[in-house]
Amino acid sequence: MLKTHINAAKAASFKLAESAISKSLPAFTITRSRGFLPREDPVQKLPTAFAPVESLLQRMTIHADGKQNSGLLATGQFGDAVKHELKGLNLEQKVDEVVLSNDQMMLSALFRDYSFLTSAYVLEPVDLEFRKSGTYSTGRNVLPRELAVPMKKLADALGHFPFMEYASSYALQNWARKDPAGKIAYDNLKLIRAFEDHEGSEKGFILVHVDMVANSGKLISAAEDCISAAATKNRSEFNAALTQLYSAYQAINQSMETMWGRSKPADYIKFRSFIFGTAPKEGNPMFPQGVIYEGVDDERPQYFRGESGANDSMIPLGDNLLEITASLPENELTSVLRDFRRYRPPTQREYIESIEARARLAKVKAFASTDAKSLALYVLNVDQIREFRNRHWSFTKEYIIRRSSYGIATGGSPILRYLPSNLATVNTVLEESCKALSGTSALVSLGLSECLIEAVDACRKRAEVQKRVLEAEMEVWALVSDQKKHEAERVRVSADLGEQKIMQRGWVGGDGVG
Ligand code: HEM
Repeated sequence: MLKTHINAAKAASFKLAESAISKSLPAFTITRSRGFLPREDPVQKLPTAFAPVESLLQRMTIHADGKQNSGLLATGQFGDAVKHELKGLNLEQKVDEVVLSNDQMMLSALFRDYSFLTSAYVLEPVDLEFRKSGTYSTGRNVLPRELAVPMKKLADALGHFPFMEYASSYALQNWARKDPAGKIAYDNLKLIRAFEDHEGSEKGFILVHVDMVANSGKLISAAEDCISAAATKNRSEFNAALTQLYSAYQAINQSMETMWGRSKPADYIKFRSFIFGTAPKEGNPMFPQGVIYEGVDDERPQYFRGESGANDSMIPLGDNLLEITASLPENELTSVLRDFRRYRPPTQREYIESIEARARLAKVKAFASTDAKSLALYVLNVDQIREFRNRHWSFTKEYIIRRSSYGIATGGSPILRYLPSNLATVNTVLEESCKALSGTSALVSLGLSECLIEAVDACRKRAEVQKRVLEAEMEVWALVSDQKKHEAERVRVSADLGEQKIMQRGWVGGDGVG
């Protein structure tokens, strides 16, 4: 009897220790099943101690309300509400308690929510001006202690910068399943936080990212198998892993294509005001003096990149695995790409770095090049990365460049140069790999399947066309960019916040501007 009691007590204390350990595992623990998604679905509601934070988050969202929009951000009352409602509550102490508990999923939820408040606070004036005139203004350059101190504490606990992030705030920690037993797939997802209407284009924009990342477990699985097979020179396993990688990227690209229908091009520019950053330090006209975080880091001005899919890990994984990264030119745009890699959960940062080092060590690209079938599969995968970047460049032209002349993207990169430069690198790697591949008849005699040969032949054609089109396009953009610079000098504009556009701001999804 006594023995049974002791065993039960032991089992209970083991269970307790186990749950304490699992709570402290990083939210973005990487596995072959969840991939780059958090290891558990995001926490939707904050503990009651944070009711004032929850209330601000609920009331800030812009909703269409007949002709007039409602919500604190629509009426320009958000900043004052933060100052009045959070003052004297000493929520810092409650944040400390969560930091001490080391409950990583709860810490992540708090970081998400405080970063929504932070971005809304510093960017509210920018958005108000944009809605009025179609040009941006400067943002608030002092973040009150009630937001600044919790942000810094939470960021330190998670290994982040104290600003809105793609993974830990805006996208990958900002969804819930409608049916908890259903799949993590677009139709079964809803948004937790939104700047503008939970049911409109912002929802589509965020949840398409999540839907894509739901496929990242397959990518990770294939990448790991690919590296082991290259290291042990196991050709059949290597080819199987490249085939798996290809089908994972195909699923990701198919999901990405749904963006057009789920998030309208004319709407993006409206909620976009809230996802800008305060970087770069030199030349960000919205935050020429950065932002002072009251009570943090001797109140020195801070500069952080804004939220951007550039901080997603699926494409960096492919770039590193297929050794495309090694072909990037040494210039300031590649430094931007490297810098983006700092803005993600530490686990993902370390993981994609480790993929880069291990792929180089296992000589993935060289191993692929010594066999026709492997090289054909390698080409198909590089083509998937090209397809992603090409579609992405089309998004950027259609959702942003057509509608705003503001030259800095939300992540802080120069909008007309960064994405095309990376696309050009992929085109070059694709062209070189296609050249290294034997001609069609040689591939037939080497016994490659008909459908594989057809697929690589299509890649060869696309590689050629894509390169020519992009080069011609870049010449035009260079001219446009020069012209804009001269025009700005002529009218002595000291800070370029974009030129006025005719923009009618309606409800999300309901704005006829196009
Ligand atoms: C309407 C849709 C989208 C628009 C307008 C858009 C816009 C942009 C812009 C302007 C950049 C440049 C970096 C910066 O922010 O400074 C960027 C980078 C990036 N975005 Fe998006 N994005 C969209 C959808 C997506 C989606 C669905 C993903 C999927 C994960 C994604 C992933 C990326 C990646 C990986 C980069 C870096 C690209 C590279 O390394 O070449 N984006 N995005």
